[in-house]
Amino acid sequence: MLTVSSQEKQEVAEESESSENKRLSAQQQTVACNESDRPLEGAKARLEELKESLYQREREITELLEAERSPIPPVPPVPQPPCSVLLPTVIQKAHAICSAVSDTRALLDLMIEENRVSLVQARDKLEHLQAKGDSNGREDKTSDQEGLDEYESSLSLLQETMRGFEVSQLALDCIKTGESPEINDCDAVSELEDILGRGTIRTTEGVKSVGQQLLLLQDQLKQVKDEKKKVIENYTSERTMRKKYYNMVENMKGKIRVFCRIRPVSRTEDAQGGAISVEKIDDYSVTVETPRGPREFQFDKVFSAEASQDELFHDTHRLIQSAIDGYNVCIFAYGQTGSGKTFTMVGDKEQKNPGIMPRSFNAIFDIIRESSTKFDFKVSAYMLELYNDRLQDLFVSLAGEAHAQPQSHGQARRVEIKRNRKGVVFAQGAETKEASSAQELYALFQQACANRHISATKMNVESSRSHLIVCIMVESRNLTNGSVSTGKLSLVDLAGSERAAKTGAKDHQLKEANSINKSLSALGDVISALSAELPHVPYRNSKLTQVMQDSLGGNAKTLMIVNISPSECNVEETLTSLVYATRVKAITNNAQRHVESKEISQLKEVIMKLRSGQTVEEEDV
Ligand SMILES: Nc1ncnc2c1ncn2[C@@H]1O[C@H](COP(=O)(O)OP(=O)(O)OP(=O)(O)O)[C@@H](O)[C@H]1O
Repeated sequence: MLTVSSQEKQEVAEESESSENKRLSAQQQTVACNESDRPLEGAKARLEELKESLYQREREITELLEAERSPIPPVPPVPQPPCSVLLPTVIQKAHAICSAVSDTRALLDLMIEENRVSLVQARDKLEHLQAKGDSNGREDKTSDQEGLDEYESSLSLLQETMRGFEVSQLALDCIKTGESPEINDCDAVSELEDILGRGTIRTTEGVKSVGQQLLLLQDQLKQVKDEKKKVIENYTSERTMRKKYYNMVENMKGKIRVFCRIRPVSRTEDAQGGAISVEKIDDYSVTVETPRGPREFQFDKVFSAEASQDELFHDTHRLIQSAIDGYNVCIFAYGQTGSGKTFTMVGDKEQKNPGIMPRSFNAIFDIIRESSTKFDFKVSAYMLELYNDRLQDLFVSLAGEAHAQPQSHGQARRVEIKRNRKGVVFAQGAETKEASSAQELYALFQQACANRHISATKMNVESSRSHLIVCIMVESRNLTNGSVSTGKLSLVDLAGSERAAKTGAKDHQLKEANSINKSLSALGDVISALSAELPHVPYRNSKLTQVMQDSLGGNAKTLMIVNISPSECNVEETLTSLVYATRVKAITNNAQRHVESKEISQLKEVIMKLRSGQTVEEEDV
């Protein structure tokens, strides 16, 4: 084993201590050295940091520059609503239109003004020329033809120019106000549309020409319309004339004349809706709207609801003259109950609108007065009522008769229908009263009417429940040759044909209605037989047909007035009446004048006197 001395140990220790010191001193030297390098190192670090930051910045700038240099990626489209797509275009167009409209307005105003000025100038020129022409004419009536021609051609040229300006003015005004001239002519319209379509309107001249064309077209249209109107008028008047002449020929052949009178809508009909089914087409035709379509009827005259009593009588007047001339004349009214027969024949209650009867009374005496220097007249009348198939004398009051003859039980004297040798009907047993004036005759008529049977029905508050027969005999003696003519005027207001259900007839009214219908049906049979020209005519089937024997198919001039309602609710009855009347129109009468020579009439008077037991003087024969 090895052993170390203390010295050695010390030496070693000392040695170790000195090496430690050396290490420590080196260490200290290093630290000292380090501490002296510190600011540089900081600066270096700082430099490094700055360098790093610079590099960073450089990178960023490079990136940015690169980014700037590279293209922008496209933005995906956002879908937009169609209206917002169209809106700009629309706005753009609207602006264009607005400006075009205001331009056009300005242009139009300018044109109107220009045209107005031109028109005024043309007018002035024309007036000037006319004035000049007038004064020349006055001064020099013998001016040469050449000058006159020149003047006239300038005048017509100016007139034409002025007309052109007037035309333009009108057209421009039309265009400005937006009014359109009335044009119905299709060709004309399409021609005009063509012009407008070609854009001619855009120019002043274009507008003027359109205006002129418009006016020309209007003129042409007016001409065409006038011509059309004329053609229609000619056609209508020709048609009317044809009907008139046809009727005249028929009358000459002896055909019964038939008038048709449409009465106004009544209050009851109005309450039911008042629909109209009957229309007067012209003076001779009437149509009825039926469920099977319209039906037209022709008569000698058709009177509308507006026709006055005067108008109706005007066409009847000639027959009164015939009765005075010695003819057998019959005027009778036929129609459904409430259709206006009594209004036509008698008139209204207050006689504000007198009918044919009172007017005839006046007419008879007017004619007599006019002929009093040539003729001597005698007027007499009987008035009958055919009630419940019994003829009653209306000059005899039933009450008065019953009082005078209690055994008569309120029945008037028996009246019978007879015919004289000439076939003229007369009422045997009926009182005949003379009248020397229209007033007297009317008083007799009033007396007769007071005895009539009238009552209220659903259809008519004052319905005639009987047929009224007024016969006026006019005897005229010719003061020159002594001949005597005897005319008879029968005025008949028939009771209305009716349906019991519609009129609300009960008990005795039902009996009246049945009797009326029976007599009218017998009249219908007579009319049918006569119109069909059958060998046998059933006159004897009813008292009414006996009374009317000489008027239907006899020797009378007969006029039937068929009265009808205009309303839809009475269409069936109206059709029946019109068919009935059409048949009557086909009947031929043989009217003859009843004139006897002076000798015959004297002998007749002698016979009458002898028959009644009077003495006959020598001068009577
Ligand atoms: N043309 C007319 N103008 C004015 N009113 C009229 C006309 N026709 C008839 N009327 C009126 O109609 C109503 C019925 O007329 P109207 O008494 O004459 O009928 P009608 O045919 O005689 O009837 P009926 O057979 O029942 O006696 C009356 O009030 C009458 O005044």
